[in-house]
Amino acid sequence: MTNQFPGYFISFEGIDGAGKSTHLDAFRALLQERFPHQEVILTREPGGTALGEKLRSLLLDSPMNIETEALLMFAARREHIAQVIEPALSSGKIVISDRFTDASFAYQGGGRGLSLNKLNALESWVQTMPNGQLLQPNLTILFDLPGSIAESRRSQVRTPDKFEKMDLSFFEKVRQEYLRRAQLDPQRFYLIDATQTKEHIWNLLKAIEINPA
Ligand SMILES: Nc1ncnc2c1ncn2[C@@H]1O[C@H](COP(=O)(O)OP(=O)(O)O)[C@@H](O)[C@H]1O
Ligand SMILES: Cc1cn([C@H]2C[C@H](O)[C@@H](COP(=O)(O)OP(=O)(O)O)O2)c(=O)[nH]c1=O
Repeated sequence: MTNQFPGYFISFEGIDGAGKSTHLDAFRALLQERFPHQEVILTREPGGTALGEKLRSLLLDSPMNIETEALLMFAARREHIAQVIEPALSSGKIVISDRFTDASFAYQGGGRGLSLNKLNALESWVQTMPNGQLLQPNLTILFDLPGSIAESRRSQVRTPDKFEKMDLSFFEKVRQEYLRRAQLDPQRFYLIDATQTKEHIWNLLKAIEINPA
C-alpha cells in the first residue's frame, strides 16, 4: 500500500557499493528544481535523527545478535518516521531516504536469515500509521549489481564497516532478496542495472516519472 500523505516518499536501495550515494545529492537537487514549491529533503537509514545516528554507529561497528540488530534497525526507523518522515510527508514535502525497510528484509532477512514473519511483524509495528495504513515509499529505486562488482568498487574507495566486511555469498543473498521484493511489487520498484556507466544511470534517473500530489 502506498503512502497516504500529501508528500511523496522515495527510497534508494541496493547492496553496498552499488552506486546509490554517487547520485543522491544530484537527484535531490534535480527534484528540487523540478518541484520548486515542495521542499525536497534527503535523509538516511539507519540514521536520520540524533538518536538514529547513535544507533547507526552501534549497528555499523558492534557485533550483535541478529534479532538485536533487527530491533535496533527498526527502533532507529520508528524514530526516523516519527521525527522526520511523517511530519515531512504530512506537510507535502518530498522525502528521499538512502535506504528504508527493504534494506531490513534484504540484509537481516536475505543476508542474515531472520524470518520473514519476524520482519513483517516489526514492519507492521513500526510503520502502521494512525489511520491503520502501512507507510511505504511511493517509489523505490533499486541499484542492482552482482556482489563481485560491488566488492571491487568498494575496495577501491573505503574502509569496510561491519556489513561491508561480509563475504560475497552474504551480498548475493542480500541482492536476491532485493530482487525478489522488486518482483513482488513492480509498481513501487524502479530497477536499475547498476553495471552501466554513471552517466547512463544518471540519464535513467532523470527520466523517471515522479508525480507528487
Ligand atoms: N556506474 C558506476 N560505474 C563504476 N563505478 C561506479 C558507478 N557508480 C558508482 N561507482 C563507484 O563505486 C564506488 C561505490 O559507489 P557508492 O555510490 O558509494 O555506492 P553505495 O552508496 O551504493 O554504497 C564509488 O567509488 C563510486 O565512484
Ligand atoms: C537501513 C538498513 C541498513 N542496513 C545496512 C546496509 C549497509 O551495509 C549499512 C549502512 O548503509 P549505507 O548508509 O548505505 O552505508 P554506506 O554509507 O557505507 O554506503 O546498513 C541493514 O542491514 N538493515 C537496514 O534496515
